[in-house]
Amino acid sequence: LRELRSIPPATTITTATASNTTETTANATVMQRLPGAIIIGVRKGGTRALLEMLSLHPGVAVAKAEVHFFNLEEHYHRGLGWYRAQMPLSLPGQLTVEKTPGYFAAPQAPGRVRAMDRGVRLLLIVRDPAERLVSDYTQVLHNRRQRGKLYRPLEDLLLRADGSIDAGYKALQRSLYYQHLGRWLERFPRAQIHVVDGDALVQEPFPELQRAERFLGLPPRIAPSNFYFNSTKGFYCLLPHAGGDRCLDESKGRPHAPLRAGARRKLCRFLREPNQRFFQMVGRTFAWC
Ligand SMILES: Nc1ncnc2c1ncn2[C@@H]1O[C@H](COP(=O)(O)OS(=O)(=O)O)[C@@H](OP(=O)(O)O)[C@H]1O
Repeated sequence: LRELRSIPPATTITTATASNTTETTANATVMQRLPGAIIIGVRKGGTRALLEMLSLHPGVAVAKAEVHFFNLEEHYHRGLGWYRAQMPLSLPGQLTVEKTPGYFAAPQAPGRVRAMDRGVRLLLIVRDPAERLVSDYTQVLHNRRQRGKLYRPLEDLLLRADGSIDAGYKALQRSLYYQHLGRWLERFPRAQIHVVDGDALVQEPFPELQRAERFLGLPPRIAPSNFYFNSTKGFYCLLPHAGGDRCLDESKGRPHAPLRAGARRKLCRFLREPNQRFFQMVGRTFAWC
């Protein structure tokens, strides 16, 4: 960071190699580096908001697009050189961060991440798993409608013909946080995984960001003045140090598809035990349904 602050906007020489880009300023080498921290999930948990908010920190360089390296075979087999080439340019001392929510539930991801760097810091942003499931369904419904396709109502996917919960429903599987976290804890110590409360991040982002800064070993640079509540969006938006303002796009905060009260009650009852197991694993509780 000292290096970061001391660098004037100097002349930049860019050299692009086969897969990676290196830029040399007067004082430091700007290059693409492997991530020192990864936001591994959960899908629809607030991973984009967390990444964008962390990018307010001058010591952080973020990969804008989801990389899907550790969860997709066709990417993983391209090797670490390819992965590094997806990363942003960063200065020495800056922390590179990427987010791919698909990592969390991918069985092969924890071992692969560890093989890359056993010291990498992991961020897991969670939210009420019932609400997450509805958000997940809403996204799939939206994408199908965009392609002119029909999709079954949520109750049809969530409940069996006899009215009981269908534990095989994919979006429900993704909400069984303890199952996925269990695999990560086989490969990484608990202290290396920081859990962010996604519901709290929506209500009041600053305290969650302070905790994330501390976990990442970053000096405190993100301030309450970096956020403002946008009443049109119904969410906090960002006020970067460099000026301007930025809200997340319309794919975040879509009106959720309906779920009948009876089905929601069954879902909440079903999730009670998995949630308890997750709370035990992370050593804290959340006010979920
Ligand atoms: N500040 C701010 N602005 C907009 N949206 C915010 C913000 N903070 C958190 N969120 C919540 O992020 C939810 C989407 O989560 P993800 O970004 O992880 O989704 S994805 O998995 O990448 O598709 C999204 O969920 P839905 O409301 O269900 O769409 C938002 O509630």
